[in-house]
Amino acid sequence: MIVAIDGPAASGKGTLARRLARHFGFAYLDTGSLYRAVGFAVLQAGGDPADEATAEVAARSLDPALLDDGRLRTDDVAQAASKVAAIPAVRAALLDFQRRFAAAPPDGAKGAVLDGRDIGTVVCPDADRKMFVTASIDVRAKRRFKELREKGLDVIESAVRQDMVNRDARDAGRSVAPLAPAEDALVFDTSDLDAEQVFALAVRYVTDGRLG
Ligand SMILES: Nc1ncnc2c1ncn2[C@@H]1O[C@H](COP(=O)(O)OP(=O)(O)O)[C@@H](O)[C@H]1O
Ligand SMILES: Nc1ccn([C@@H]2O[C@H](COP(=O)(O)OP(=O)(O)O)[C@@H](O)[C@H]2O)c(=O)n1
Repeated sequence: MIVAIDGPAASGKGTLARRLARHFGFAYLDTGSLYRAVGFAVLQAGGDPADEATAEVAARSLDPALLDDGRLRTDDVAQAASKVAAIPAVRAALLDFQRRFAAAPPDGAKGAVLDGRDIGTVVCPDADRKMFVTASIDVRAKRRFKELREKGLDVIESAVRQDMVNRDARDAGRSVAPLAPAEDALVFDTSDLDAEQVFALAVRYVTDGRLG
């Protein structure tokens, strides 16, 4: 079974995807970490994330060991990620890895949960279950601000919010694989739902293929 979860920044995709994967014994892939790793590699090398040739080389030589690196979680890396993510050659370079993960999940898992921006629309258009998780910009900015502060980062809420607005606009406005719900995705607005409530709804949907 393939479960696709898409949505804007800090909507709770990763939290939900990780919990679903654990609950059902599926493998989990945070596809945002691929774009973050490419953005991070370009920044580390002193390059411009918007430069197509530089970003494509970084995507083709991606080091999988980077994917769990805590340094990927900063706002600067998120901005760089959304710049490299708008480049078609970068997306093409990362597509195979994501599709192979979904088709043959590691460790013989019976299913895979992938979260990102284009899982239900481009990476896995035939996914068995598709969810689009969203929340208001104010709620999302507060969640991300709290998360970054708890990690000990010295961030300002208004700046986190503005970075998120810019990134969402870039992600939704790009010509390749823009952020958008798949036509057959179930949309969850989590503005007034805690992580537990979202998880309970999603378990019902994954189990039964519907909510009612
Ligand atoms: N429904 C929810 N209610 C409140 N906080 C949440 C909810 N879902 C996730 N969070 C918190 O919000 C932050 C961002 O969630 P995350 O899952 O990383 O979002 P995304 O993967 O969409 O960027 C995390 O600190 C997480 O614990
Ligand atoms: N499937 C995906 C996943 C992420 N991305 C890009 O990668 C950036 C970082 O993704 P992320 O999921 O780690 O970001 P958050 O939602 O955690 O803030 C996004 O802003 C997108 O530009 C993408 O284009 N396609």
